[in-house]
Amino acid sequence: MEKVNEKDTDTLCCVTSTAPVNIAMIKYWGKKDTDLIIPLNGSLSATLDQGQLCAKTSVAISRSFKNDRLWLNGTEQSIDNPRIQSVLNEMRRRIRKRKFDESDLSESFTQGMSKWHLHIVSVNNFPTAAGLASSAAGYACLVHALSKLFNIEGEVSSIARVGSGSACRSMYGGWVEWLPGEDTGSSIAVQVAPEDHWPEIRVLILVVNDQKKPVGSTDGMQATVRTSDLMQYRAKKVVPKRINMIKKAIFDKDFETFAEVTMKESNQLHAVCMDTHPPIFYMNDTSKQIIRFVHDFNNEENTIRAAYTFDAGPNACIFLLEENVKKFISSFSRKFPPSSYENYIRGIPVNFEQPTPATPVKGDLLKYIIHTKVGAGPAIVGDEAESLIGNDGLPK
Ligand SMILES: Nc1ncnc2c1ncn2[C@@H]1O[C@H](COP(=O)(O)OP(=O)(O)OP(=O)(O)O)[C@@H](O)[C@H]1O
Ligand SMILES: C[C@@](O)(CCOP(=O)(O)OP(=O)(O)O)CC(=O)O
Repeated sequence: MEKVNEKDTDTLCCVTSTAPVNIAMIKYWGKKDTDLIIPLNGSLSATLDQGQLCAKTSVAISRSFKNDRLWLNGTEQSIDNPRIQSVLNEMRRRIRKRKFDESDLSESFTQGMSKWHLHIVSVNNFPTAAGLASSAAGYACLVHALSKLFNIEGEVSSIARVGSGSACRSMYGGWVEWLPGEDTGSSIAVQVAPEDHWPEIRVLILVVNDQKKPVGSTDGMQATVRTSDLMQYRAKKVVPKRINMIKKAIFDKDFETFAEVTMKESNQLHAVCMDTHPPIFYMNDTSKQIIRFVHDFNNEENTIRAAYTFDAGPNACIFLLEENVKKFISSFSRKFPPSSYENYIRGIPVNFEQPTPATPVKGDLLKYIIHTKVGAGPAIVGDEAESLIGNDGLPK
């Protein structure tokens, strides 16, 4: 980060962060406050390693900037996006609220700086808006970089939450719970176990489709809240018990219980989507064939070796132990042969035998598999050469 000289107020000050995506085992689906993004029920997720999937965001501030501007994946976007505005407003509110000693020059400078304009440049190293939790990584990354720029200390997951609910869980590494809370101060994410707690866990994202999905999570979940009777039962009676069960399973490294709760949760999310009127379908035929495949794979040896979970889209996320990865991929690729094995496994390399196709399933071919693991939370990128913003304040 460029050193800020309090007298030279035109100096460009820039911070760059990276942030991870997270995949929920206990699903967030439905808000009781849509402005503040307070969820109907708690949720719990695993943060994924940034080596495979991450957002990277540079934020720069300078007195010479004429207005706030945002570039996402190389294209300028409207900064008037209400979610981005919520994050910026909350950030500025926190700075104003902070008690400060006027003789503290750097604090006075930060207070003044918060009135200048920002340039935000962000890129995702994976498809955006395709059900791969890009919004979670994106808003977590923005909040992390802005908090460092403005020296905001303490609890900041609630700032990420106003960008996108699931983003609050991407503020921590490892296994993370979002406590639903009642107001903006109590609806926060907490780490339940660090990333090295259960190192044998691996994650395979089976990408069936990486195009933009037809019904976004924000609209889909509120349609469910308005019209599904099952949803109320789920939030009050089912989720709290499942959160306790899965936390215990994670602490005890009890894969079978972890897997069973994860699969039932995914199925209940899609059941309340089906109970929405008119119904919402996120899974396609291939997704359903993948569910059948995982149950068959588990039945083969009469032990649960893999668990699936699906969010608001057709892509499956599979949790399994490292010792079962090769076997799963070989067996899976027999049933779901890709159109090409070139660039088929992305992320952590796997040496598996390319099988001769068995009886392939009908439906969409699988595009590729991302092989990853549980990883750390957001981080600052110290090397200025890695910044996405040049000395002129524009994207490099
Ligand atoms: N790096 C980023 N920085 C800022 N905003 C981002 C970033 N990445 C994504 N977003 C915002 O999130 C939106 C995509 O969110 P959306 O919920 O539609 O998809 P998703 O997060 O990929 O899928 P899902 O939430 O179902 O997993 C983008 O249109 C953009 O507004
Ligand atoms: C199915 C989910 O992935 C829903 C994610 O919803 P979002 O966090 O994208 O919704 P908004 O708060 O409206 O931005 C389940 C989950 O991640 O818990």
